[in-house]
Amino acid sequence: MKNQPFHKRLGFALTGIRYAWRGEKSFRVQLVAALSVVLVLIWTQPSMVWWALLLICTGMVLAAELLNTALEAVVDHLHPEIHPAIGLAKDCAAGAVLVLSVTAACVFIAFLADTFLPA
Ligand SMILES: Nc1ncnc2c1ncn2[C@@H]1O[C@H](COP(=O)(O)OP(=O)(O)OP(=O)(O)O)[C@@H](O)[C@H]1O
Repeated sequence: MKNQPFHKRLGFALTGIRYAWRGEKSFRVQLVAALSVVLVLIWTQPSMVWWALLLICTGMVLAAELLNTALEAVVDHLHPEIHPAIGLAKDCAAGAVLVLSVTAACVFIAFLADTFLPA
């Protein structure tokens, strides 16, 4: 399965994104939030630095949620029973998503202040 052609690897990646979209409510919420951020960027036309900062933040949140989903799928398959180590692994992955989400929210607030508050 290694070194498949690009279009096949792209298909695998899109399958993962579809899986997260269907199975994870958090991912759906984060994707809608990311699209809303893009609409706000198109509306306000800020400097390229704000485009870069906000797109990096939203991309990081979505990527972290996909990794969280991947981890959950693996551990639930390998160890379906309750175990403290499984709970801890899931909590840490969820914590990573939370850290990036709070960071993204702070950057968005800074962007709103910079754009709409008088200098
Ligand atoms: N097998 C397990 N053993 C011990 N604790 C578990 C186990 N599965 C889940 N938990 C605990 O329940 C929490 C929620 O796990 P669950 O798999 O339902 O994730 P989720 O609600 O889909 O989270 P997310 O929104 O991050 O995807 C975990 O963070 C963990 O604390």
